[in-house]
Amino acid sequence: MAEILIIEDESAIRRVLVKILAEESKNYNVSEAEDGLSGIEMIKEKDYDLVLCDIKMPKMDGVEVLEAIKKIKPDTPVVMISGHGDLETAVNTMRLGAFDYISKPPDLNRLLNTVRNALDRKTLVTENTRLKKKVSKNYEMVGESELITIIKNIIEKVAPTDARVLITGGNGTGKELVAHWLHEKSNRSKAPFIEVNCAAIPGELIESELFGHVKGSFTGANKDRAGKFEAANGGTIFLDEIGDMSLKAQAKVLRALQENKIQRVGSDKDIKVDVRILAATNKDLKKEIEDKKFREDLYHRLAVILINVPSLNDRRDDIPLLVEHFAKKIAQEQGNGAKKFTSDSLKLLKEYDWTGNIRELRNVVERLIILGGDEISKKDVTLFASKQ
Ligand SMILES: Nc1ncnc2c1ncn2[C@@H]1O[C@H](COP(=O)(O)OP(=O)(O)OP(=O)(O)O)[C@@H](O)[C@H]1O
Repeated sequence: MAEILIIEDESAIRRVLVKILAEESKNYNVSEAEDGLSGIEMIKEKDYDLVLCDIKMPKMDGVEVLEAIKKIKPDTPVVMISGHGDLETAVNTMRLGAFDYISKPPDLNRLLNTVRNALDRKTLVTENTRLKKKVSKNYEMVGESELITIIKNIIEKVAPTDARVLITGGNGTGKELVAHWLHEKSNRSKAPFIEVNCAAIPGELIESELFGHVKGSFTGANKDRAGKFEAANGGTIFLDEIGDMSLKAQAKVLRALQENKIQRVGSDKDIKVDVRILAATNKDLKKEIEDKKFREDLYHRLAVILINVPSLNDRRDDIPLLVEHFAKKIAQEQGNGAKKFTSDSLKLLKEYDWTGNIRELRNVVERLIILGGDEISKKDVTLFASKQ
């Protein structure tokens, strides 16, 4: 349901607008205010998806109302309604942040188009803010060590280019996180980020998963289906665990890279795709090449930029920061206040052998929070952080 507020002192115009909008869609819930002051009170009380506001009104004119709305609810689109004498003012309000203006008497098509556009934009802005929040919450890259700073700098430089990136590093070192940020900070960030875990898909299905298939191309292919490459069009595809991909699938990926074209399994029709490729592996691909398990030509195509994510053992300075970060997140998830870690306990955790794995560190933090005292001490760490 879209909540629309009309602020207009002339009741006849209000009636016309309400009628047009109510007849246009059952999803428009239209409210009315007969002057700017009461309009603003209503906006303070409730989130409107769109405000239509007359320019010439007694008490408070439309420009003042617009300025007030931009202060209290900056994301709410405002469409100005202009009479004969104030067309120039209407144009100027766009500079003050009005979404658009319509003239009196309202032209049906123009009014409905403007309303639809403004609501579409509102939906996009809301969605974008929601996603941004989600991204910054789940994908925060914690760390100030020299090695992680180098990685952050590389991401800043490489993300806006279309260069392919091969991300290497041990299990749970943060490879996927790096891939997310490369997408998020690129010009493709509004388009999809599609992740494929090549190790989790059985060899005989990977081609269809990546490139799609046409009906009847194999048993079980009941209808045409697009693959991940098509789904990622305009955006980024992240081929995780690429070292586990079959040689046959590698050949097809190579073609997609060379020609920006794919074919669905069972079809010889080329489909153009515009996809940036990021790949990750914890395998030593040079060795896989020697063992004839990985194509050398594909390696060179993928590894334009190489990012090696260091193991936690190589950036121990980040451990206390990560512990506190996870403690805060776990507390948020459980709705509690975050437990404190004494400096001795942090020092001890810093010395542990983490074999690079941040996931393991998070588990240990969670275990300490559950089993340890009100403040996590060195003794708690000795008792509960061991790996058995
Ligand atoms: N620098 C960091 N700051 C905060 N959290 C991190 C950081 N690096 C990794 N993490 C978190 O650790 C977990 C493991 O990271 P991620 O999945 O990116 O690792 P990976 O190398 O892709 O793992 P795998 O090898 O299993 O695919 C994730 O929950 C991630 O959010």
